[in-house]
Amino acid sequence: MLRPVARSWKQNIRQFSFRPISSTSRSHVKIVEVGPRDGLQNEKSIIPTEVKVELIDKLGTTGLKVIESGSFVSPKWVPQMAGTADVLLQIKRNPGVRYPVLVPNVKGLDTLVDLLERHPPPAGSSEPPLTDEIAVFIAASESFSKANLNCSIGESIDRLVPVVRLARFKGLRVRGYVSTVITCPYEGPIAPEKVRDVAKALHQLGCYEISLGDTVGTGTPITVENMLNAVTSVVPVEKLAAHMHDTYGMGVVNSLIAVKSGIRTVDSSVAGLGGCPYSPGATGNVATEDIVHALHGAGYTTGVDLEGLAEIGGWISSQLGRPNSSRVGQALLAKKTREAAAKAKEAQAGEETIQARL
Ligand SMILES: CC(C)(COP(=O)([O-])OP(=O)([O-])OC[C@H]1O[C@@H](n2cnc3c(N)ncnc32)[C@H](O)[C@@H]1OP(=O)([O-])[O-])[C@@H](O)C(=O)NCCC(=O)NCCSC(=O)C[C@@](C)(O)CC(=O)[O-]
Repeated sequence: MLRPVARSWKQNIRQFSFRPISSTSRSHVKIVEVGPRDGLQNEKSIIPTEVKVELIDKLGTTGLKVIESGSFVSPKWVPQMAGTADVLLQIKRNPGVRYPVLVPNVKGLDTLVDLLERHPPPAGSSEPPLTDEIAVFIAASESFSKANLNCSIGESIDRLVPVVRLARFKGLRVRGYVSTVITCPYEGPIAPEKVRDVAKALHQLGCYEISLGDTVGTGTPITVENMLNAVTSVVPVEKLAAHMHDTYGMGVVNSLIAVKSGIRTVDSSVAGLGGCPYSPGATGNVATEDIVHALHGAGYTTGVDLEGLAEIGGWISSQLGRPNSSRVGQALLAKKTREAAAKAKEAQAGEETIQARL
């Protein structure tokens, strides 16, 4: 009879260890901050452009290298993103940071290209263009595709062919998203093979990176691992990114599972902002503060200033009048408040001692 092999706790820990392997490039995880787009697109009341711009400018000082800054989608479908052109015109562009925007079709790309051509960097300057990257998006579920893009999966892929071709011709990098990689809000569980096939289509279209979105946030380590096994059989792991929503509180663990599988790009949203307009009940992405804390704790580098990020998470949550959904952000801000109170108390005690001696 086969007996289960007894494993020591050290062996078990090693099995689940997220410790990065020795080479430095493998120990770095790129964070794609999607708060200003995915995070804000679902907010009910229209957020002033100044707030969006200030959010992106603040995020641009934290060491983040990619900040998704809006979308050129139909304003009838997602009114919150209607002012993306103004946002791109007003942000203070940090030369080391990319500011991609979402584009669903040729109309959106034409609008963006026209904006870029009307506002080129000053001649002879080293200033970057308003943006040099777009993101296109499709779904692994037919019903979600219909709800989000008003077409079938096949039609959405056909629609992207001229978008990707024109974008690349214009010198824009193209990132691709696959939504509903675990569950569809209308159809339920999605077979990993469906995700594999649409991810492969985006790869073949020429997307330099494909971000796998657990739109509903129902993924667990096992379902995420199964999905990744299917996708990595056709797309190189270094071309993939994890985009985990945190509706069921699994965002950090699922992102870590992706990192453990070899993925080195993780999408996240400051303060856990967000929710998808076409995924009822889904909450925001994994909070950037939470995943950065988890990655740093596991020995990975992100280049992101966690405390600065927590400040921004507190600031944008109060601007929107919503609770801060980042547990790490809340903890860091509470710690800062405690430390400031202790310092003030100490200063007051010192002052009283001096007064008593006088
Ligand atoms: C794709 C369409 C446009 C099709 O929508 P449609 O209604 O089939 O399009 P249409 O071609 O019939 O056009 C309808 C109207 O929209 C206009 N229009 C058409 N295109 C544009 C455009 N680009 N920019 C501005 N206007 C546009 C067009 O001109 C027309 O205006 P009208 O003549 O009625 O006045 C629509 O379904 C759409 O905009 N969908 C986007 C929905 C969206 O933004 N969802 C959220 C982003 S995806 C996401 O969050 C998931 C992700 C990426 O984060 C990953 C994850 O977590 O899963």
